[in-house]
Amino acid sequence: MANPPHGGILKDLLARDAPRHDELQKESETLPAIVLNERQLCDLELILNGGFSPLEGFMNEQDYNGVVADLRLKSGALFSMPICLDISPKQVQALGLKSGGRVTLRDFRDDRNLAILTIDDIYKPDKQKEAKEVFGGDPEHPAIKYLMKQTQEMYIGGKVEAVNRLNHYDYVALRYTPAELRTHFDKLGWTKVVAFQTRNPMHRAHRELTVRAARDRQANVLIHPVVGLTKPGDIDHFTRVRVYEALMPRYPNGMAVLGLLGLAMRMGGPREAIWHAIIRKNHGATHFIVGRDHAGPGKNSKGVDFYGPYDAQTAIEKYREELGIDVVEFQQMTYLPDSDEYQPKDTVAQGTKTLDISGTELRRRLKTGAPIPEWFSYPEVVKVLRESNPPRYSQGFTIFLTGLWNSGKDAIARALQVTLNQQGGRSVSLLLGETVRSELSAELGFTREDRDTNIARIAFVASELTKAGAAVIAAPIAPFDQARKDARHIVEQYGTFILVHVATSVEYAEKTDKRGIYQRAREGKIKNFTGVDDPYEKPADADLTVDAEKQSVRSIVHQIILMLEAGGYLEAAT
Ligand SMILES: Nc1ncnc2c1ncn2[C@@H]1O[C@H](COP(=O)(O)OS(=O)(=O)O)[C@@H](OP(=O)(O)O)[C@H]1O
Repeated sequence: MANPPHGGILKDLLARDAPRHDELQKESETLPAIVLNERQLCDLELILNGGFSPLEGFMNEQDYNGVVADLRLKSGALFSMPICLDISPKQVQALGLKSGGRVTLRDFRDDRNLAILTIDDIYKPDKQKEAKEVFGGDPEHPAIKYLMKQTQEMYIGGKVEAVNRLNHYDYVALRYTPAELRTHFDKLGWTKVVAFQTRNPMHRAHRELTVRAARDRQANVLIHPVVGLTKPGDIDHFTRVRVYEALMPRYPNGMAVLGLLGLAMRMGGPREAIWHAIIRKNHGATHFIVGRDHAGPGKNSKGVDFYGPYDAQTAIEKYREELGIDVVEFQQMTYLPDSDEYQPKDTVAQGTKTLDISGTELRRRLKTGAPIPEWFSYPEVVKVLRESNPPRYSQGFTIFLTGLWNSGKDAIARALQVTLNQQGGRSVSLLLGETVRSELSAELGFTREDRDTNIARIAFVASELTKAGAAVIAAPIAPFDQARKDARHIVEQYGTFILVHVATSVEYAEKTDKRGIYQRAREGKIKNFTGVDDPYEKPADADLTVDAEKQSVRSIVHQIILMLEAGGYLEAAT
C-alpha cells in the first residue's frame, strides 16, 4: 500500500458523476471568469488532483495567515507554502466578485473553463511579511521578486470544483496524478518508494545517490522531476525530460519509475522542502530525498547564499514525525577516482582523492564542446545535452549593421550574405532596411516612434531566426541607441548579436549618392532625413566600427568573417 496522503484523504476534485459534471460545465459558462496565468495553472492542477492535499482550494485569509506565520492551516494541518490566487482590485470590481459568489477559473492557453471557485474571502496580503517569513526576505530572491513585481494586490480564497482537466501536449504519458501513481505502485507491488525531486539534468551522482537511498531503505525509486515552473534560467524541461528518459535504463531491473510533476516551484529552500515532502507523500511515496541546498536559489548577486546548504534538512527534521514521510538526508555526492565510485562527501576519509564538475563547468564544456568524462555522466545523457547545446558553429547569430543611408551598409550586408552562403552550414537571412520597410513596416513613417517600432520588428524577426540557427544580417539605419540596445537584448536571449557601426561620414554618403536622395532631403522634399535634419546617435557599444570611405567592402566583410571565426561561429571546411 502506498503512503496515506497528507491529512488522510486524497483530494480529487474532478466531478466523476456525469450529470454533476455537465451542471458544473454549464454553470461555468454563466459565471464571471478569472483567466489563470502559468503559475496559477500549475497550482490549480495540483489542488484539483490532490497533489496539494489537504487543500481543496486557494487559501483563504485564515489559512494564509496561519501558513505564513507558523506553517499551519486553520485546521492545524502542517502546510509550509502559501497557495494563493492573486487578483487586482480593479478586476475584483470589474467582475463584481464578493464573498459567497462563484467564479470560473479559465486556462489562458486555450480559454477552457477548468474549475469553479466559491469565494470565501478577498483579502489584501501583507507582502512584506510573506516575503520575510516564507522566503527569508532577500529582495533578490526569485519568489520575492515575483511576489513584488508580478503578484497582484489581493488574494481570493475559496474551495474549487473541477470542470475540466488541464490539457497537456508534451510528455502526457509521464504526467501522473497522485491517484495514478498510487495505482501504478500498487500494480508494481511497490510498498516502499523513495522519491527524488529535481529541476536539473541528472548525472551519475544522482543515479548513485538514489540507488544508495533505495538500498538503505530497501525501497524502489520514483524520479519525480519538476516540469512546471522552476528557477528562471534553468535548463528547459524538454531537454531535461529527454535526459531523464535516457538515464532510466541505468536503473537495474526496473527499480525506478519516472513521473513528471507540473509544480510551480518557489525556490523556497527549507519551506519548500517541507512542501515537496507533503506533495510526494500525496503521490504515494514513503521516503523523500533531501540533499544539499534543497530547492534553494543558490547565491544572490553579492555572492551570498539565500539559505545555508543544509537548512532544508534542519527544517524538515523539525516536522519529521508529523510529515508521515521518511526523509532521507544526503550530503553532496563526490567521485572517488581511485575506487571508481561515488560517496557522500561526509563519509569520505580525509586525504582521499575526489573529483567534481560544477554546473558552471559543465555549461562551459557544453558550450565549447570540451569532453565530459564518463565518471561524471553517461554518454547517452551527454548526447541529449549536446543536442540542446549545439557548438557555436551551428548556433544562430545576428550581424546588425547600423549607419546612415548610403553609408555602404547595404553593400556590406549583401556581400556578407553571399560570403556566408559560400561557406554553407546555415541558412542566411538578409533584412535590408528597404525590404523590411516594404514587407513588414509599410505603414510606418520616420518619426522616432515609428523608427523604434521598425527596429523592434527587425529585432523580433532576427531573434526568432537566430533561435532557429540562422545567420541573420540586418541593415537598417537604426539611428537611436535605445532601440539598438533593445534589439541586442532580444536577440541575445537566443544567440550572439554583433553590432557593426558603418561610420561612413554624411559628407561621403551624400557625395556618393547616385539617387539624389540627400539632395531631396536638403531641399526639404524629404523631411526628418537621418543625417540631414534628423539625428543619428553614434553607438558607444559597437562590436566593430568600419568606414566605407576608408575601407573596401571586401576588407570590411573579411573583418566581420574574422570576428565570427574568432568567436567559433564558423566551422573550418573539412
Ligand atoms: N526621413 C527619412 N529618414 C531616413 N530614411 C528615410 C526617410 N524617409 C525615407 N527614408 C528611406 O527609408 C529607408 C531607410 O529606412 P530604415 O528602415 O533603414 O530607417 S530606420 O532604421 O527605421 O530609421 C531608406 O530607403 P531605402 O533606400 O529603400 O533603404 C531611406 O531612403
